[in-house]
Amino acid sequence: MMSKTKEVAIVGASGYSGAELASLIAKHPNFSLSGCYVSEQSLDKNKLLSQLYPEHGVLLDTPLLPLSNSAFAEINAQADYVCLCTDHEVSVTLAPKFLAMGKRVFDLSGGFRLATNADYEHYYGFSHPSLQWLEQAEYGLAEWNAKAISQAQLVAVAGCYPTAALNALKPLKQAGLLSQQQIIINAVSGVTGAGRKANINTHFCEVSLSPYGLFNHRHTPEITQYLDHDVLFTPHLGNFARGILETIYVQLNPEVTHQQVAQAYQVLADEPLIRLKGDQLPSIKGVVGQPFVDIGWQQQGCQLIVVVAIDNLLKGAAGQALQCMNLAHGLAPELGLNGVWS
Ligand SMILES: NC(=O)C1=CN([C@@H]2O[C@H](COP(=O)(O)OP(=O)(O)OC[C@H]3O[C@@H](n4cnc5c(N)ncnc54)[C@H](OP(=O)(O)O)[C@@H]3O)[C@@H](O)[C@H]2O)C=CC1
Ligand SMILES: CC(=O)N[C@@H](CCC(=O)OP(=O)(O)O)C(=O)O
Repeated sequence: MMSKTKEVAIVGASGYSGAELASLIAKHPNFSLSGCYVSEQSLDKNKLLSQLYPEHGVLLDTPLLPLSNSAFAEINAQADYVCLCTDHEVSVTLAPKFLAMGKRVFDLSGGFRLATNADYEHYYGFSHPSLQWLEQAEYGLAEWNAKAISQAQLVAVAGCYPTAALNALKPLKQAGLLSQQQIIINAVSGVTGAGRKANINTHFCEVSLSPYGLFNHRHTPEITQYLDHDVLFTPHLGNFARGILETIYVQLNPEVTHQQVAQAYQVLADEPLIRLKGDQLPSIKGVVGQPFVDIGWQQQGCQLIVVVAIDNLLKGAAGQALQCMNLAHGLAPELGLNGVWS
């Protein structure tokens, strides 16, 4: 039986993740775009989304509406799901308003992912304004939390770097193969990871390859919290548009065999959006424009190096948000994603 269509409002639709999500919704058999919104002061308000992203053509001939009082009323009347593709501090103030309307909210920011207000003060630099919703939010790491996501009113879609790291490491953790040693994660992201707004540090011509956020990046507590293991995470900004590659150094327990490692990854073998590559190592080129997580690994004694790659705007943001919405609507998680790369 065909499921009823759900109407989806996208706030922050002119940004990189919002536009990617709008294009996925516009093509989806069971979702339709109820409206695309930007801030009231936006320089892009009332433009067509296709003017900003001509590569999507008429598919995104939809206006970017200012998020005014009348827009809130319109969303209240028309939308079933609201996706927040906005900065963390914007999301934490907007989400409670849409939740109070009874909407299901999918937040792509980090505003509802961490456990405590102290985490927000330390890693995000603000005091969380909505602790009761922080408590109720479910973590949108689709392969690992599907049941909770399917029932949640608020889904905190997992961060881009954590999505790669957690899918690479949770199988090993679950199988009890990790030693107590800290895991080292070296990650590199393309420039779209920093969003669309102009900034000298992320100006494409200024970027070569450089680390940032040493010891204090907000994805360190996110990975630690959902892996339940200590990690040393160092992101780098690379001079390419999209994609994330992480090289992860793991110390295994004594006597862990190659077969045990391969067996541990079998927990993900049937997941349609995970590609286990064994000793073939993933690359950015292999995942750009695709909804997958590619995971490869090589082992020498107790040392294991895991390499994982995703497209930051698909599996790292819009693709995973769509997976979560599919789960919420009782659909196959990969619906509307299996064809995006063809
Ligand atoms: N880029 C990525 O790879 C990933 C991003 N994310 C997260 O997703 C969120 C969006 O990221 P990204 O797409 O990169 O960001 P962008 O900076 O590209 O886009 C932000 C969007 O929010 C809009 N906006 C800003 N302020 C408001 C407001 N007060 N009300 C309504 N809309 C507003 C902007 O439009 P305007 O300013 O014109 O109003 C724009 O449409 C962030 O929280 C980010 O951390 C998550 C995973 C990966
Ligand atoms: C290259 C770059 O700047 N990347 C961003 C992470 C991407 C992102 O927006 O983070 P979330 O997944 O938590 O929302 C950063 O390091 O802050």
